[in-house]
Amino acid sequence: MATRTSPAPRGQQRTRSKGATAKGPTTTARGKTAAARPARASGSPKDQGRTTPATRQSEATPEPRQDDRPALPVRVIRATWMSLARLTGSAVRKFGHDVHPERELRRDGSGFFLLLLALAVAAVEWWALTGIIADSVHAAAGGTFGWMALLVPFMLGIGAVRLFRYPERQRANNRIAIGELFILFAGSGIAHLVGGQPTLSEGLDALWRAGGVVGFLVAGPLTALLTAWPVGILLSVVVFLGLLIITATPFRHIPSRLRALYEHLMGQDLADARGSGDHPEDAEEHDQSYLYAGHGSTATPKPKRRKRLFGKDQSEDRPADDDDTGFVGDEAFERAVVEDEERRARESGASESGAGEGGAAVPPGVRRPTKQERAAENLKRAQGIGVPESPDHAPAVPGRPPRNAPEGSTEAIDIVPAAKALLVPSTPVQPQAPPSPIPQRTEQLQLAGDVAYTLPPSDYLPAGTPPKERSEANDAVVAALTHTLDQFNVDARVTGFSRGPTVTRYEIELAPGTKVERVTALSKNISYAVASSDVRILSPIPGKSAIGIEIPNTDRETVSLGDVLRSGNARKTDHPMVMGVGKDVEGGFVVANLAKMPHLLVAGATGAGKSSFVNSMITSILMRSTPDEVRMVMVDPKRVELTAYEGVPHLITPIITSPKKAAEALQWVVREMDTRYDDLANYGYKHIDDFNKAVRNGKVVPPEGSKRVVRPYPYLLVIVDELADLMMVAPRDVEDSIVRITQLARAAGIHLVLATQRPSVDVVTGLIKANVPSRMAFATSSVTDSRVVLDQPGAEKLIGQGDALFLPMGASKTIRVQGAWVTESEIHRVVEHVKGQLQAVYREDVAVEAPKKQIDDDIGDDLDVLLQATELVVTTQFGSTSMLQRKLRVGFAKAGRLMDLLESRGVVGPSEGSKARDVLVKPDDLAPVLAAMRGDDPPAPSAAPREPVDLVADDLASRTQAVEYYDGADSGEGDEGSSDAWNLTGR
Ligand SMILES: Nc1ncnc2c1ncn2[C@@H]1O[C@H](COP(=O)(O)OP(=O)(O)OP(=O)(O)O)[C@@H](O)[C@H]1O
Repeated sequence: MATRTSPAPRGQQRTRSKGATAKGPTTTARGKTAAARPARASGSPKDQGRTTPATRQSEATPEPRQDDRPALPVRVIRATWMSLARLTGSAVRKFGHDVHPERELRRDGSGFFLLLLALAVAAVEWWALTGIIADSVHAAAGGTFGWMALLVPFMLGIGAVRLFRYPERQRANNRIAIGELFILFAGSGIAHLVGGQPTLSEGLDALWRAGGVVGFLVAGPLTALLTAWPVGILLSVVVFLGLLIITATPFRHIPSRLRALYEHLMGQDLADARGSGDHPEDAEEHDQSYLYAGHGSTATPKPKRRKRLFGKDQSEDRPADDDDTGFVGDEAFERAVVEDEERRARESGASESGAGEGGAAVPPGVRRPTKQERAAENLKRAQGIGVPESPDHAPAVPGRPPRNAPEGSTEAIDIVPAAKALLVPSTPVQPQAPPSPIPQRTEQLQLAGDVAYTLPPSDYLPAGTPPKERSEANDAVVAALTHTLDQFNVDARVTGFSRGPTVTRYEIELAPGTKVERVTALSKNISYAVASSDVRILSPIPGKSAIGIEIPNTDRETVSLGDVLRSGNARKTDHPMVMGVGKDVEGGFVVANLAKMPHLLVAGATGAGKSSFVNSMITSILMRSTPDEVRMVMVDPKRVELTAYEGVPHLITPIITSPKKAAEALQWVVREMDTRYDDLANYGYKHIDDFNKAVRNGKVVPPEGSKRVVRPYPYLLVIVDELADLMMVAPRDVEDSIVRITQLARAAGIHLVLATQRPSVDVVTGLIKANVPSRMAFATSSVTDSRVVLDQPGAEKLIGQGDALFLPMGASKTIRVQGAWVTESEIHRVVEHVKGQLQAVYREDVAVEAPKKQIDDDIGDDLDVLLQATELVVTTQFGSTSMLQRKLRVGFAKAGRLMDLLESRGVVGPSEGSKARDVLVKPDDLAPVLAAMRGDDPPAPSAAPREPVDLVADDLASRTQAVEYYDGADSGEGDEGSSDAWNLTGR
């Protein structure tokens, strides 16, 4: 219309005819473009205001004159049209849930046109209006589509509504238009078939009463090729395809969509239907939901409930070391991290109910707030105005009760068992731990020899400052995140946060159809908005349909070891190897059992908090265990980190500072492990816990005649504070020992903790890594280091000073923790307490290089038979070759060779012709001779020093942790498969 009446240049005409603006060419973006076009056509730059040469040139081009504008009536008509269009548009936009497309993108004029057209066709086709105009409309609509003209108003109406409400979603609009055309064309074809397939010769009236001209053109040629039925089926398929296109439904989602539609029509919740993963492929196109579900249905997928293999987790009923089942050793499904059972129960309850899962399920009938409302609400909350607080002051999340909600509430914490690793240790923000004792075992513990031993009192580790659950800093970050999301038009919202001591994890939930990548791609903008470079994004938070954004607290808190050891998790078990790790991002206490790890690698850059962690670990052990239960070997090449513990009775050797001696100590540990294994094998147990339990129950009886008193083995914890120093001195030997220990020592109750500030591949070799399953990564200086420690990036983003990622054995995801902190004076008090009760009794052979186990070349493959020969000759005190022949069933030559070997080892004297040789070894000395032949250590009767503490084992039954002691008088006696090398209690 404007084109015909307006003398304006073409570009301007085109733009105006789109009805983008009624304010003239410079009032909107479109207007500006329109004004610039004639200038460009004549070689002028866009900016006509500047006096550049180009501008001067443009001055020659005549500007559109005032009278180039459309005539007044045209302008009046257009203005009226646009006013009506806008009015209608805003009414349609208010219908259902409000939408607010940007002003520049609106296409109200076109929408209004389609709406009028729809009304016109409806008036004629539906309400049979007559008259000249009506006849023309019928000729156009009915003549074109026949019966299908009845659908035209409906389709035009859809188009109009889309243009009013979602003009910016061009792809979706085009898709719907294409789908409608499919239906219209194929439907007209079907109408043509059903209407008796009229021919042109029957006249237009006949065509109108069938499928119109389009129906004739579509179905006519096809029926010429095929019969009517196949064509009808084919066209029906096309109609169906059109429906799929309109609703953006891939074939595989047809059942779920139908179910969703059915449930929607029946007024049921759509949560399950959406859980089947039917997301339209295009994020832009989630708006199609209005066709079948309503835009506001935002349900998150309900996780499939996993069944437990058994009715209960085995660990639930079974205290670590003291039950009646006869089974104490490693249990299936046991984890390093000690969990809170109540919470676990609550979690499974939450996941089963599915209510509020992920925090995003909006109950039917509840309208999802608009972006503006959400922003306003978050900001209000951030400012603390007018928004009701949940009891724990954490932001309320729609559809779920607040954290710290009472038992039985459907708290929105869901843990899919496989992903539990990350969330298991945390309990929802706990108030300050009650000042109850550490741990539950506070009665006097009888050590072997009737020595009473008391664990250090819990007030040696005072409570820390009460944790904050929310601070102004958190509110400011929520506001910044909301603003960033809105700024980048990401349809997502901050639904809550959980504050840990060092970082807070903010939870972001996406509207259906919004891609996760839209948030993760904003990581730099988020860093910018919250002014922190250490932003870590978890997508998703395991077990939750939400994205987690971890942002350091500007007001971080220290986690006191005392609080961790007083937490419910720590007091739940009296296992002596349980240590306080720290607090996780949700403010839950993390407690781990070193025996279950079973070996731990601690790494991080200098100053990141490794030594503090090791201190917390050792102090935890001192606070919770007696020297009978846990013995330690400490290697401290830096010489300063562990000196505070010098002299504690839990040590079996002075703290080792020389890397060379440390390498030797590791070899001793290997020997200790072998000895324990021998005992396990001899007595038929698989794990040291089983063996110890049997010993306490009197089921382990030494062979008759043996004077050995069998006692339980303590756990042996080997702590290396700087692995790199050891690896520099003897890389091969250290690696060999570590690998051997880590491969086997678990069952022997020997556990390794390796700390290093150089987590490079030459220190933490592939072999070591493969055998040390639990990892604790403090801040590393590079992503490469993080990969070496954790096999994944992340540690390089930590913020130091105890901030760590904990990856316990079997976990697939790391737990972010703030390590527990224990001060030097606290350590001093604890150490003085334990030292005041018992003096350390060191074994001297620990750091002495063991003779290499080497079988002499001349023995070769004959070791077994030589050992038998030696035993025979020494016990009978008869050095006869023919006796060897007879008893060992060997030939003369072999017996002669054995006799020569015995002579060379000083067992028998030289040959005296046909006489038997002199036997030089007395039966009492047989054992060391056999050991020497085997290349073993000779048994060392004096290896375990007896001074200065002399404990007498006589009151085993009354003790909580009974430990039997070796009767030192016969320490040198050979006793198959065992020596006193295991005697770590070393009197
Ligand atoms: N858990 C923690 N809580 C609070 N502060 C901590 C914590 N851990 C470490 N820090 C702070 O970080 C400092 C350095 O810690 P630490 O000595 O443990 O680091 P490191 O990794 O052992 O360094 P290096 O390898 O040089 O010995 C401590 O002095 C303390 O101030």
